[in-house]
Amino acid sequence: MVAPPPHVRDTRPIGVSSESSGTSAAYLLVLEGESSWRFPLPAEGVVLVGRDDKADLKLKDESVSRRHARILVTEEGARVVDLGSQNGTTLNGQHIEEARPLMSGDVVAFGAVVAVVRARHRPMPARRALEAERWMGQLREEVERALRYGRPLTVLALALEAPSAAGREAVEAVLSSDAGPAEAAGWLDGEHLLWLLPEVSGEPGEEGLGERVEALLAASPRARLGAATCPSDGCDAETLVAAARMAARTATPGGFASAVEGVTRLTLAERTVLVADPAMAQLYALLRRLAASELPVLVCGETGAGKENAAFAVHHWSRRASGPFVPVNCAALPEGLVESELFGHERGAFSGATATRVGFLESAQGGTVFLDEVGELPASAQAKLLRALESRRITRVGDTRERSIDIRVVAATHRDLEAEVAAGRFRQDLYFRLGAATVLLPPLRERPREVPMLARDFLERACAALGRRELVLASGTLHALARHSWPGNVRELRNLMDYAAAAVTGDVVEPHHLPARMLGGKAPAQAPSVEVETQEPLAAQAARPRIPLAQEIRELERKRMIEALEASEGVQTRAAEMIGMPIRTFSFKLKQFGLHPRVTRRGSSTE
Ligand SMILES: Nc1ncnc2c1ncn2[C@@H]1O[C@H](COP(=O)(O)OP(=O)(O)OP(=O)(O)O)[C@@H](O)[C@H]1O
Repeated sequence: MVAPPPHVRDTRPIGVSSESSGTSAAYLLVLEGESSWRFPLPAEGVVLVGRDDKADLKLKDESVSRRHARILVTEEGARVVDLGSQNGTTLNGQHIEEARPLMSGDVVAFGAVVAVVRARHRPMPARRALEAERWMGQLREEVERALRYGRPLTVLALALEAPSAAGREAVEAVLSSDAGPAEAAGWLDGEHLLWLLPEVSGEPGEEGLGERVEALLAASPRARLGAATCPSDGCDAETLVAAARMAARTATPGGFASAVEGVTRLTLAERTVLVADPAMAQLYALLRRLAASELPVLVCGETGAGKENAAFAVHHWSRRASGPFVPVNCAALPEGLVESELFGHERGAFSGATATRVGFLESAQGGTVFLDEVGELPASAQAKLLRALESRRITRVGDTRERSIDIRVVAATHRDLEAEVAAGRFRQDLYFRLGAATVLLPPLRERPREVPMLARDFLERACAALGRRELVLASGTLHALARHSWPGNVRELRNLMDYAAAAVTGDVVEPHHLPARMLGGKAPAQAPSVEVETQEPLAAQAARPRIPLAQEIRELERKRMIEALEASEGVQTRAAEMIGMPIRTFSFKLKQFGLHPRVTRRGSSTE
């Protein structure tokens, strides 16, 4: 008799539910014991966390107290408070003593149970006072401006080592002497400060970031600092803040780290897996722990989300690493031959069986078999698979002898297997056996931090493979990638970058090189044939001679600025106001376009 898996809560692959449109609300990705699962947060209300029967987020782990912590969600955001638990609650590795605001990307631990906060579209601003909310509002506006005008912007995050009034005062003294008029800074809570630096790109040698880092560290020598830049680390306020704070977490006390340093590159034999999202980092840590056991693992996630990589990680980190890793796409097994493919057959077992064939399970002897799309297995094969896994023996088709097998099974599905069980399409006993440990991989649209870094990495590798000069992604392109909903997930992004490397002739991938569906229009909910969809528009666009969009925009901007300067008789602030451009950007562009405000007066030359 097989016990049901420990997770009885929401184990649907994220995005498979009605939330697949990309408008998912806030939730916690909970990692407890051998599994990860999702706990949706209410729009407003109190969530009691603990082992108590009355707990809303009911945990089983012994390290969790009955009434462990409380999460309070209001329209102003969410806060977590420990309820005097035995083993305590930590937020991003630090014990919490009083109520603390939660933001997307935060990692909360209730005893040994970890939960990662996710809020894709609904920000969870900290609101110790109105300050943080106002700050986030300003950041959103600045991000929009930066993207509209193709300007850089950096978010600097500071984490005090030991929060104290004196420590905060020392930092505030730096702010009052060093912060420019356009720069905003605010305390997120008692120990985290965020500083918004428009026009700062974080490039080495650039003025702006280095001086501020030095000044802050001089005032608070044990603080940790992190920075994230728009658009290369993210194209929305929440992603940038999460990336900057995560970078600060990776810095040593008295040190600084940029967001790009928070990217982990896992080398798994010849595979490279990039991880930057905090939930993905926790999931890969879970996979590493699971690898040490012999438990079967079920990986759930949308198509192209990286399920095979996750399965391979389990194999690679296990004692079976020197054995074979055998991937089997259950959806592609020819009908009528499923059993012979899985278990093998003897010569003459059926017409066409001209030779004896070892099946996939047997060929994974000593290693791991990866049953991809296991939800597609026909009922008869499900029954035989269950028997084989329980007895650890198989019988080839047309044979009477049983053979013992020593394999580990990792299965994957894009389906909601619980619903398949409920609908009678998938055997419950097989589901329980395969899902002893269940890992939910979030879709790419829910890990926006990973989009730019994966895009750059895929592009670099594709260019190297073609032996061509490196390509860079224009900021408008990064913005378009950030807005896309990625129905084909990481595979769609990789295909797009492969094609860009092959099709773009210049040095820069501009927005007009992207498929039309990624520019402004809403992406279709499903894109089953990503390859075709991404290649066609690119090829069509590349064939058409046209001015690059960025150039067209520049010319239009220049023209409008000249008109506005003429109308305002050279008064820059008025001219900027007329065309709704921030004065800082206006002055910058004036220099960039080589325009001179005075000579643009009516009747004069414009340059
Ligand atoms: N974090 C990552 N870093 C680098 N490459 C990745 C990452 N995640 C996925 N990929 C790449 O994206 C592609 C799709 O990933 P993978 O095959 O693991 O997805 P999948 O969920 O198993 O897809 P399917 O549902 O179609 O089986 C692969 O080329 C894989 O190497």
